[in-house]
Amino acid sequence: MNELRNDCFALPPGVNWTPVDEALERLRTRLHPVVGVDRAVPLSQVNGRILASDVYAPRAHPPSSNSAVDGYALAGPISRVPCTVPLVEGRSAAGAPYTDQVPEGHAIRILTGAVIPAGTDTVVLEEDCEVIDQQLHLNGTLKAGANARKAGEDIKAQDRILTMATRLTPTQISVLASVGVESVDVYQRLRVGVLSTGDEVKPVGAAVTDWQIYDANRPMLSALVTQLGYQLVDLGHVLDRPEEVRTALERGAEQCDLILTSGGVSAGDEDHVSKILKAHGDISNWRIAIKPGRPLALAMFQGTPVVGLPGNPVAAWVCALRFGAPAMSLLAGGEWFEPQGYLMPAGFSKNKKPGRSEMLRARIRNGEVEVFGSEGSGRVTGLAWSEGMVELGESAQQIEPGTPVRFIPYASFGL
Ligand SMILES: Nc1nc2c(c(=O)[nH]1)N[C@H]1C(S)=C(S)[C@@H](COP(=O)(O)OP(=O)(O)OC[C@H]3O[C@@H](n4cnc5c(N)ncnc54)[C@H](O)[C@@H]3O)O[C@H]1N2
Ligand code: MOO
Repeated sequence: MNELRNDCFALPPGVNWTPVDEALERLRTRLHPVVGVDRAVPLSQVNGRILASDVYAPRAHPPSSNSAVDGYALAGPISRVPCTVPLVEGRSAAGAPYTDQVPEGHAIRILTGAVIPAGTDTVVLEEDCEVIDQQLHLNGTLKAGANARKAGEDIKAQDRILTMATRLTPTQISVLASVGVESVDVYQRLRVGVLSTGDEVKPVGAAVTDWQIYDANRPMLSALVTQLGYQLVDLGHVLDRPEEVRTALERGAEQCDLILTSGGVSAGDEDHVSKILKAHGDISNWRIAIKPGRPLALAMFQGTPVVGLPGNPVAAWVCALRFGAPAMSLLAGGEWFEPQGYLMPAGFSKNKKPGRSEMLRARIRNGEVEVFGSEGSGRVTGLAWSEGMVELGESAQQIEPGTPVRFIPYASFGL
């Protein structure tokens, strides 16, 4: 069901250099949800899941008018204060409402969260009054309706409270619970395969020699996938051997809704991911006008989309967030998103050349954007140091301290 077209990543003839916005637009318009729906999933299991249908409130919130403070509820028009009002016997407490009518010109003891008794509509804070011999003495000023929360002022019964494609968070779960929604329909978790490639790459824990490096990408991308709320399928690591790459991709196509690979996508002799995808899939090698991350392979392999990330960890991270995160969201039934950035004063200088967008590892300190000292795309320390990225557009720019730059926190990518 919901199959993607084989040529969904194809570039128009003659196009070989893709601006970031165009690449994003192409992904946005060609991808759609590919996952099924889990019906009536209990609230305890929906954090991070994506709503598969709109949700309507079965009742209002709050269901009855109630007091926002501990104090006294007044019946009838408020006379000029200071004044004295007789108190009726009894009280209204949260969970134990007062069930009689309070006569006009009277007041009653009320506690926070308690239903406003019939006849009353205004609550005076206990600190602003005094009770002597069952008489309430009011000082200061008082507005009609003060400290009373109206029934349905937050949510009315039958209001649409959440819309399909929303990724559920703890605060949204609170909204569902507040109106008594016990379960919701959510999309099944997108199954995302992560595959590392390269003869020089060894999994952490393996014996290594000087010409070998540890696999930094697979643990990083795996953690990204799980943090975004998807189901991780670890496809392991394969050598730069066509048959190994092919077998791993076949396994991925069987088990996953999307495969993220890293390495082997540029033009080198051993870039077998591209070659296999070309021979057995429908690939579009995108040269994206972005730094880092110029080579990005997008392919359909046996019906499953493959995002071929560059091998350099910084480039893999940048592309996984900038292109992978919104694409995965859409495939998973969520919304396409353009990460929210904030214009902040630069705390650095840079002479940016025209041609490519640049994503610099960045963080905010003292109200300014700091960028990592090296732009090298093998510098994993810059990734760990950063809390987001600065995105500079394709045109040339002279940035001085104080120049506004667009900072995108990692949270804007759903992290
Ligand atoms: N002639 C050209 N050469 C290169 C180009 C180009 O356009 N023309 N682009 C450069 C850029 S930019 C990048 S990025 C890389 C991307 O190449 P690949 O995706 O084919 O990646 P590899 O060559 O396999 O690896 C690049 C680099 O990353 C290291 N690596 C790979 N996998 C991992 C891993 N799992 N963990 C840690 N590090 C990894 C690998 O050892 C290489 O150093 O191509 C440039 N060349
Ligand atoms: O993608 Mo490469 O790492 O830009 O340098």
